[in-house]
This record gives sequence, C-alpha cells and structure tokens, in this order.
Amino acid sequence: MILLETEALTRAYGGVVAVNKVDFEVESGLITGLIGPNGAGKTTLFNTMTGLDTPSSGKVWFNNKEITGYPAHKICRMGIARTFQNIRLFKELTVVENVMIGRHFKTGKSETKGRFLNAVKSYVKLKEEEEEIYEKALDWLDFFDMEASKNELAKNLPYGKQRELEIARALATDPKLLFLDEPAAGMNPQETDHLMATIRKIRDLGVTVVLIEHDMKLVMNICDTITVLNYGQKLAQGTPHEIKKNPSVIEAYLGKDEA
Ligand SMILES: Nc1ncnc2c1ncn2[C@@H]1O[C@H](COP(=O)(O)OP(=O)(O)OP(=O)(O)O)[C@@H](O)[C@H]1O
Repeated sequence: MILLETEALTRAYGGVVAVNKVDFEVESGLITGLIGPNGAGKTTLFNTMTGLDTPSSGKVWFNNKEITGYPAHKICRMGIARTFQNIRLFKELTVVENVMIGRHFKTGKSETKGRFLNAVKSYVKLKEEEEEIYEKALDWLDFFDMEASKNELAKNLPYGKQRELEIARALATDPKLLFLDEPAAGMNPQETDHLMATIRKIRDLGVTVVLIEHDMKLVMNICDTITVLNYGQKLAQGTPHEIKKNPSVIEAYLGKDEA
C-alpha cells in the first residue's frame, strides 16, 4: 500500500529549481532511502512534503488524502513526524521532558476554560493527561535504552544519544510515517550501528520510515527501497542492489568504489 505519494512536486527559489517535477512514492511498512549529491533537493523535498515549505506546483497525498500546502502542525497531527539535519532539542530540559513535548504536541487538547467547576475538571483531566504523557514518554525512553538518563539535561547526553532522543521525541507524536534527515550525521561507527538497529526496530513497530542519508553503509544495509535525486530530479528508484549497480547513479553520486 502506498502511504505517501507526490506527483510532479516542484519547488523553485527564483531561478533555482530545487525540486523538479518529482514523483516520489513511500510504501507502507518499509524503510525508504532518499540519496543524492549535496544540493540535489533532498531536504527541500522533505520540507515540501511536511509543510515546512510550500511547493511551487505539484501534489502530495498521504493516506489517500491530498495534503498539498497543509501547514506543518496539521500534517503532524495527521501522522507524519520528522527530525532535522541539525539537532533541535530543548537542551536545557531533561531527556524525559524533551519526549513529553512531542507527546503534548500530539494531544494538545486540554485547556482550562469555562467556570470554576469546569476549570477544576479541566485541571484534574490535565493532571491525568500529564501522568499519561509522562508514562508514555518513559516507554519511548525504554525503547531507546535511555530510561536511566531520563532526568539528565538533554545537552549532557553523548552526541549519538542526542540524535536518538530527537527520534524518540518525533515518535512520541505517534506517527504512521517518520522522516529522518541525515540521522547518522556526525555519529561515530558504534553510534551508527546502534542507530541502524534502532531504525529497524522502529520499522518493526509498524512505523514507515523515510530517511535522507549520506552514509552509504547505513543506507545500503537498512533501506528496503531507495530513491535517488540529482539536480532536483528523480534519477533512479530501486532496491539497494539495483541502485548500487545503476550506471547513472554511480556516475552522479556513488562513484566506482561504492558499486
Ligand atoms: N530557502 C532557500 N532559498 C534559496 N535556495 C534554496 C533554499 N533552500 C534550498 N535552496 C537551494 O535548493 C537546492 C537544493 O537544496 P537542498 O538543501 O534541498 O539539497 P540537499 O539534497 O538536501 O543537500 P544536502 O545533501 O547538502 O543537505 C540547493 O541549490 C539550495 O541552495
């Protein structure tokens, strides 16, 4: 089943066509890699699909519903979460608080409004929700083997753990689809190995994953399918095996060593 699809998606900045008529498909339950040279348009494609940027033309569908041009918060509520190339944690908050923020973003329902009784009821509900959010955040930390660090400040975590914490926060919104923008950037080989195992575990939970990555070991090892962008256009799509052997991909991006 196709979970997300774009049709001729285009984003131009003045004369620069960052994404040029791209048809991109994400199949439910798989790990999809998005690769290509620097400036190929990968992040712009992510941004136009997740509401951070508005496409110049073309369409985006998620779960058979057109979401072209929807704002980011609406897309998040519909079940798409993402992380960014640069770490965007709340560094002065604790590890568990960072995950709770993701969850708050999802629920975000309780407001103390109305008269006194309503206010009390809302307060009680708010406290219950807060406890639920805390427990759920702990479950995610457990999933990432990070429960022991729950009360540490995010900034004190090792780099690889900070990157995984961002993923935990994104997952706390209960997404069907998770976009990861260069999740292994700056990680050492051990951290990358741990990340690979974590991404597989996320897929096994039933969350569909799309990732931009330059680490070819990671991409070729964990992706079920790969799309290659070059100069804003789709150059190829296939299994890791097919992509490794594709002469235009070797020419534009991989080089002979990776093939
Ligand atoms: N806000 C913007 N304004 C103008 N040009 C932009 C903007 N964002 C991206 N571009 C241009 O669009 C092109 C694609 O950039 P993009 O960041 O999407 O590439 P990328 O494939 O993600 O690259 P990298 O692998 O280096 O992250 C580049 O030429 C870039 O300079």
